Parts: sequence; C-alpha cells; structure tokens
Amino acid sequence: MAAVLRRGASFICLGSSQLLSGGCKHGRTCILPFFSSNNRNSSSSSKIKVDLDSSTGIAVVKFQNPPVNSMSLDFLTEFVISLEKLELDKSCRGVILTSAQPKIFSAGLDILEMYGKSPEHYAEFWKSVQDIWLKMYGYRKMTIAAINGFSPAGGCLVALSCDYRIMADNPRYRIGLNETQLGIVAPFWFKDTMVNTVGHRTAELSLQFGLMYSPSDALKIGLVDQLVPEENVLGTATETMTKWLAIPDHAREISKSMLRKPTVDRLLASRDADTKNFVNFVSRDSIQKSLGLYLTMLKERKE
Ligand SMILES: CCCCCCCCCCCCC/C=C/C(=O)SCCNC(=O)CCNC(=O)[C@H](O)C(C)(C)COP(=O)(O)OP(=O)(O)OC[C@H]1O[C@@H](n2cnc3c(N)ncnc32)[C@H](O)[C@@H]1OP(=O)(O)O
Repeated sequence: MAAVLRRGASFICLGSSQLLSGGCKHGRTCILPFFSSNNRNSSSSSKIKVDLDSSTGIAVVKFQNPPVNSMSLDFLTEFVISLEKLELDKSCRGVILTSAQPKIFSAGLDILEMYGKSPEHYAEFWKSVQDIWLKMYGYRKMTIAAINGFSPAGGCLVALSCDYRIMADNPRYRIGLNETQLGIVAPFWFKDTMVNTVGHRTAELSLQFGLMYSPSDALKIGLVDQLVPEENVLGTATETMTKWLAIPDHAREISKSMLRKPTVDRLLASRDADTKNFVNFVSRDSIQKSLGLYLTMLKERKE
C-alpha cells in the first residue's frame, strides 16, 4: 500500500512503514498534494483541505465533503492522515477545524456506513471512528473547533474533542449528541467526552433525550466556549489560537495529557470489545430498521 505525496513540484511515494511514522497507519491509499508558497503549505485531499501557515504555526483544516460533511470511511481516513501529518510537522503548533460547506460543520457519522452493510464493513468503519477520536482527544497540539453550522452526533464529538469551541451565533444552528433520536446509543467514550465537558447531570439529560442545543443554550451548559457572529468564526478562532500559543507547548501538552489520558486509556483498553459491541448492536434488525426510518425521514423532510 502506498501513498503519493506531492511537495512543491516533486512527487514522493511512501510505503506503509514510512506512513506509520509519517502519516497514514490505516493501510488505505491516499493522495495528498502539497503546494508551498512563502510560509504557507496547502494540501487538499478530496474531502479535507489543510492550510498551514508556518510563520504563525496555525493550520486550518476544512471539511469539504458536500452536501453535509458526513463522516464516511474515506472522510475519516483522510481526516486522520491530515491530523497525523500536522502532528509530526514541527512548524505546526495548533489546528483549527472548520467547514468549507455553508451552514454545516458536520452532519456526524455517515449513516449509510452503518446501514445495510456487512459486519466486516461495520468493524472497519467503527475502527476508523475510534481512530479519529483517539487522535483528536489525545492530540498533542492545540485544537480549536470553529463551528460554522449544524453539528449533530459525530460532528459534536469532533468539536468536543478539541481544546476550545467557538460557534457561529446563528439561532438556527444546533449542536449535540442526538443519537437516541435515531434509535442508537452514543458509546461510552462519546459519553465520557461529553461528561468531561459539561458535567454528569447535564450529560444525563443531554444523552438520554438526544438533545440538540441552540448556540446560546450550548454556551449556557458549556458545550461551546464562545459565540461570535458567523462571519467572524474563523478570524476569532485564529486570534484565540494565537493567545493559546503564548503558553509554552510542553507545559500545555502535559496538562492536557494529565486531564485526558485516563479517558483515552479507557477506550485503548477495550477497543476490540467496543468494536464487537458496535457491530452486534448495529447489525440488529431493530437498529437497522430505526436507521432506515431515519434516512427516509431525512429524505422526506425535503419533499
Ligand atoms: C448493549 C448495547 C451496547 C451499546 C453499544 C453502543 C454501540 C454504538 C451504537 C452506534 C453509535 C453510533 C454513533 C453515531 C453517531 C452519528 O454521528 S450518527 C449521525 C447523526 N446525524 C444526524 O442525525 C444528522 C442528520 N442530518 C440532518 O439533520 C440534516 O441533514 C442537517 C445536517 C441538519 C442538514 O440539513 P439540510 O441542509 O437540510 O440537508 P439534508 O437535505 O437534510 O441532507 C442532504 C443529504 O445528506 C444526507 N444526510 C444528512 N445527514 C447524513 C448523515 N449523517 N449520514 C448520511 N447521509 C446524511 C441526507 O439524507 C440528504 O441526502 P439526499 O436526500 O440523498 O440528498
């Protein structure tokens, strides 16, 4: 398995062992072109666009998986590769996640990856969901979610896994872990991430009802840290990142690790069991029926 990277005008082919240390450990082929000019490095796979300004150390990672940035297996693979590459890049100190799609940060996991597929496919998909959360929640560099639209379920998890969340103050947007509304269950590590952010009681209400919060309600419960006018989301995220980067990296990193490592270790200790649980759960006829009804509902809403 090889990945082809292009730096400036040259192409580099990487074998899987290099990918383990330098980027992809997922055994999937990826093509990530790089264009350098002055202090900026831009790379764009089909679903993730990375723009790194090495003079500030800030990378902007944009989701570009229209129409709704649903997190398919391909999306998750490209996403984790981009984060791994940035983590290894010494010129990068902080990463801002945002969406290239209007009005949607991410619609969460791609439901089609959990519907009507084989157990082997479900297992592969779930491992990629675990990978992205493990990468993000334990990420060594500073991360900010610049939430410029709807952010249900997996989209909310990605935002929760960042160190700081800035959301567009648009009363139409919603964010939350709405899994129960689909007839499915947020796994324990989604729950842990929520509890660590908003506290146990709020998480109890939030997860059981599958609550989706308006930006102002999300701010009240601490699900997001700051609201700004929609057009200022990315600018504010960049200013905020600059303030965080005034803290020495090693001190911030160790503090983050002390707080988050026990939560990460819990999944690491039970990844296989968690995957089996997911496959068994999602393969049930009743769960497939719920997901099918939900997909139909999404389509009929438009008619
Ligand atoms: C013993 C028990 C142990 C328990 C063990 C636990 C096991 C674990 C269980 C499983 C856990 C899974 C965790 C799941 C996490 C998730 O993320 S699930 C996904 C949740 N997401 C949603 O509910 C969002 C649904 N989408 C929307 O609400 C809206 O689309 C939107 C985001 C608000 C955007 O609205 P709008 O702009 O109006 O666009 P639409 O017209 O609705 O959508 C456009 C097309 O996109 C399709 N689509 C939307 N979301 C998804 C999605 N998440 N996946 C796949 N496809 C999606 C939508 O159907 C439209 O399709 P077309 O009609 O074909 O155009």
